[in-house]
Amino acid sequence: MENGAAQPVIVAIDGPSGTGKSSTSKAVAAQLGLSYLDTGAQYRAITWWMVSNGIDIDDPTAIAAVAGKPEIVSGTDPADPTITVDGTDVAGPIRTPEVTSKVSAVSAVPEVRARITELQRSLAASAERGIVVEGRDIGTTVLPDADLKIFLTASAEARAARRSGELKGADVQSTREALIKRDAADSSRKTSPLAKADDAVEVDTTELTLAQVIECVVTLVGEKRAVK
Ligand SMILES: Nc1ncnc2c1ncn2[C@@H]1O[C@H](COP(=O)(O)OP(=O)(O)OP(=O)(O)O)[C@@H](O)[C@H]1O
Ligand SMILES: Nc1ccn([C@H]2C[C@H](O)[C@@H](COP(=O)(O)O)O2)c(=O)n1
Repeated sequence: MENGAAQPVIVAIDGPSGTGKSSTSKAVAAQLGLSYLDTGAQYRAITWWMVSNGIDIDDPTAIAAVAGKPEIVSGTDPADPTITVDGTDVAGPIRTPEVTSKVSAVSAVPEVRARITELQRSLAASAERGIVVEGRDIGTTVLPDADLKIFLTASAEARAARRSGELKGADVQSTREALIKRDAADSSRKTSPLAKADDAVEVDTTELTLAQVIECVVTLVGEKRAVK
């Protein structure tokens, strides 16, 4: 740019559960002065609302009928990402085992995806300096014209070990099974499944530290900016 300011950059980071999307995206955004959006938190928030309002999670028609009701607001500062539903801070409640076990069913409903995708595109469009958006379908569906697409992977063993460490010693085997089950549901749904975009850079994080993954993504963003 003529005035020397960096051009806005849109970065899409997708991948299965526990590959390091949130940790990496937050750190990259903070380091580069970009906004940050955790799209999983939005799907968790709408799931929390469905559960709280007694909607039958096994009934896609019932979910679709009320998908437009909750007002979901995401704060995109990587130093303090926030999520509210109808004005209530739900950052804690959306991480319960109950929400985690139900989020794949709710997020498979096309009306839910349409609603949340619209919110995501609007937040990306209004991020003045650019944004790092992480999820499952960002590079394929939400932001197909993103400047950089990354697809993070890691072995199920590494992901389970990371998650059970985070959950203060939860059983690694059952954590591994739960991750695999959720990935299978997210990858096999009809609408906008978890998938690597053809033009995404795949980064296997199994043998990498978080710092190495962050450095890798920051370098890739710098390379994209250099040719923009
Ligand atoms: N490369 C890495 N090496 C070791 N631990 C890591 C690495 N990347 C992330 N972690 C740790 O793994 C856990 C899961 O990471 P994170 O929440 O970023 O993954 P995620 O892909 O966003 O998962 P989900 O999709 O389930 O939200 C966290 O405790 C994080 O600190
Ligand atoms: N772009 C996205 C992001 C998330 N989801 C769904 C599927 C996940 O299992 C769930 C929770 O995501 P997490 O907090 O684990 O990142 O949300 C999706 O369908 N599309």
